[in-house]
Amino acid sequence: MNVIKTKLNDVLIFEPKVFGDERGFFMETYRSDFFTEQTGSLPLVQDNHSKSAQGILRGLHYQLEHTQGKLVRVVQGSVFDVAVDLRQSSTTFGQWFGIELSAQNNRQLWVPPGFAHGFYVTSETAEFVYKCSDYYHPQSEVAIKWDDPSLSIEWPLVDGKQPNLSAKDIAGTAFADAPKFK
Ligand SMILES: Cc1cn([C@H]2C[C@H](O)[C@@H](COP(=O)(O)OP(=O)(O)O[C@H]3O[C@H](C)C(=O)[C@H](O)[C@H]3O)O2)c(=O)[nH]c1=O
Repeated sequence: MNVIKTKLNDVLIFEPKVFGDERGFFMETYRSDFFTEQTGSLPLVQDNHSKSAQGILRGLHYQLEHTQGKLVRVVQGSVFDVAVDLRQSSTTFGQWFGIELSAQNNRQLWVPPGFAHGFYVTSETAEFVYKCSDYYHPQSEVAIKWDDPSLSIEWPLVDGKQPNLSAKDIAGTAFADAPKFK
């Protein structure tokens, strides 16, 4: 597994070793010992799986309590995945990082606790799977607006069309008003 640092403190890209043969391929996608060694995180406790059509944007989400670190990847299609540093003590506070995750590049992104996370589907459909470091806690969920001007995230909108959002994401809060972490 190759590990690449990003411009955001503690956000890492994982590139698994892929073993291809005439049958197809095999890759180890998660090992708790290696993951904990690389991130300092406790082993991950909840797996999620979502499917979305092109143009769907889910995010930018985080939980204030039971803050979740997320190890995210795409098993079908492709997305533009984004993390935003909400830790006021971090030198990359208020900065964002985006990366294409796809079933072709097999890349994973580690988004630690203290970040908002979201993704935009660029392929016809995308299946997004991820492991979380704590459990779902809807009572403390926050959504930050995907197009907040103070973040100016460069989403690769297909044909420049506005993304399709859930009601929760349409009602998202401004970055300035969103509760932050120490
Ligand atoms: C996240 C979650 C949702 N749900 C239920 C609640 C709703 O009835 C339904 C859809 O939930 P939601 O619209 O919040 O799903 P997403 O918009 O994909 O939310 C996720 O989107 C971004 C990308 C994230 O990083 C978070 O993991 C998460 O907030 O699944 C659960 O039962 N458990 C869960 O852990």
